[in-house]
Amino acid sequence: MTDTPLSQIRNFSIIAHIDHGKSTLADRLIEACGALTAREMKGQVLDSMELEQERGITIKAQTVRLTYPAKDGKTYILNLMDTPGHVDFAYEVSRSLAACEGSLLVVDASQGVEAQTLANVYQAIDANHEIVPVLNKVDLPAAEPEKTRQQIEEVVGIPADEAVEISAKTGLNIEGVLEALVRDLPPPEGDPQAPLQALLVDSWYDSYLGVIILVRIKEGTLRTGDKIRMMETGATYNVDQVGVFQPKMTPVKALGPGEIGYINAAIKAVADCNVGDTITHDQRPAPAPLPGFKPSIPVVWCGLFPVDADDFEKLRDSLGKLRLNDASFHFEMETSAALGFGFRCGFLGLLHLEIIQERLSREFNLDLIATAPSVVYKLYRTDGSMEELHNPADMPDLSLVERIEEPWIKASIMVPDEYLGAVLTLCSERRGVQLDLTYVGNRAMAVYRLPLNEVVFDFYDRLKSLTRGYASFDYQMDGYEESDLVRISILVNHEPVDALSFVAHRSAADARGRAICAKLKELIPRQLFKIAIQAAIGSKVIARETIGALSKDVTAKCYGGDISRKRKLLEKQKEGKKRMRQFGKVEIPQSAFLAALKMD
Ligand SMILES: Nc1nc2c(ncn2[C@@H]2O[C@H](COP(=O)(O)OP(=O)(O)OP(=O)(O)O)[C@@H](O)[C@H]2O)c(=O)[nH]1
Repeated sequence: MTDTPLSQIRNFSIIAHIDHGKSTLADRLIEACGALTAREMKGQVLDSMELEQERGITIKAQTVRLTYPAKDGKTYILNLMDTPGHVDFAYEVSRSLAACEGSLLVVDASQGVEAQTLANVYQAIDANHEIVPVLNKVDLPAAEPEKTRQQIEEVVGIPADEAVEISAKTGLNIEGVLEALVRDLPPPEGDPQAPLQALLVDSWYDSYLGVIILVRIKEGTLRTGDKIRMMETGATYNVDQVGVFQPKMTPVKALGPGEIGYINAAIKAVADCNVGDTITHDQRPAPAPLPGFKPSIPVVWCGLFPVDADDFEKLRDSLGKLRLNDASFHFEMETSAALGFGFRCGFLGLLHLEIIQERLSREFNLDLIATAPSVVYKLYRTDGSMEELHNPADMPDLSLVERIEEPWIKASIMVPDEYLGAVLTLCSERRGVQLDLTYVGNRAMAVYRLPLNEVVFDFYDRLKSLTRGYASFDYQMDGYEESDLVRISILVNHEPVDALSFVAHRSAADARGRAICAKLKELIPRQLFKIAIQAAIGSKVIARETIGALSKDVTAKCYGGDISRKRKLLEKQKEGKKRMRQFGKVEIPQSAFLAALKMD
């Protein structure tokens, strides 16, 4: 445990809209506190995951302990928790906030307040945080610190006259940030003698050390050698090591109240470590657990199948490890006639889905097929029962269904005036209902209700391209509503291909059905007979394409019967048939699924 008194500890998160400079500022703070030498500061330290560095976004909340000799002559411990800025990762944000007393709010002074700035600030206010505003990127000619200050006061509703003006890039006024943290944030509270209550903030799998747990000690003291108990799961473990991130993992003898650190306890069962659980001592347990986190509810599901069926167990194992690292991710086993054994996986949004998929392929070396993303529908049967539909393939015959409800969201979109028209058109094309339209300077803030189904379907991409990346977007779930939805099945040579079926609003069904048939026509190679590709609602075909037969074309040249040459040609045709999936008589290459499922 540190000898530093509680009054000299500050725990804070950095919150910001995406790209406003959180990670850059975090690096500067680490550098200013001398936690790493310049040579060690390669790139952005906190964004350590390979994928994060490549995409330049923060996915996992990271944490680091800094020591800062302040102007008041005292040396402070500053525990910094970096948080992701993207809307899909709001869950990670709420976890980091629960472990801290305050937030640094970073606003890009050349962009001003954005949708995600607001969403994050409201979460911080909910977590009872003291908020220290920081105006970043004042080195840019386009920076308007005064205007941004005003916006923070008017739109966010917190005082900003003392907001620190900085450039995280050039390092301008980083000391101002450190001083503001020490001056304006409250120190943590807690009694080192009390029974242990440590909040399980995060856990992940390290291939050398096994399971690592990140904790925030609220009450009591945790020492190496202690026997701990997870209050929710009841699992007990002996602590091999406790330590802090500086930012390298550094063992310490003990962690006391107000401290943030890690536990390594040779934990085998990843299922024992539920994020949000309270860790206490086995011998002298706390009377009650800490309030946990709101459980996260996946809103988008898709199937993930190994390209090579032998990888199924490896996939199961990898999903388990990812789940440990990311409590907002869910999975259950699924089988598909088209794709074999796999998993139905739930995500907080499309970016989340994409990130998990990429992590599986990079970190775990898995080659996967993903089915089209689907939202969760509520299906009321004529017999009065209700079920949640995660997979379009499970949709029963419509004659058995009384009604289907789909999830809606309330979306806030902030966009420069000149792009507003395009955004309004996009929202109404996607069945959106406008709730509000206001202006902040020359930027419009449109609030819409939209069916989530229409948003999982390439909405971000369209929004970005229509506004050249200037629009910012945030949403929350906003209930379920009855809707005229249909399941569109895709039939190849009259055999349904389960992995390609999807649910759409009736008004969009024809167009989407036609598009996917046209695409499949391109993707499925010609075979020895004619193949019909159809899209159907129930037994009614709504779109059809035909792939002509191939046999004549290939062997026609061999007229007259050079039998060996003919055989060679047919052999050649068979080549590349590896990795084919059989549907009735038709073989469909795996690559066709991949391409068809990628289609928007
Ligand atoms: N000119 C200028 N650019 C900056 C400054 N701070 C950050 N940037 C740049 O802004 C971009 C985004 O910075 P990041 O620190 O990655 O932003 P972030 O908020 O962490 O983004 P996410 O992690 O994706 O949420 C990078 O290209 C930075 O180099 C600054 O003070 N001035």
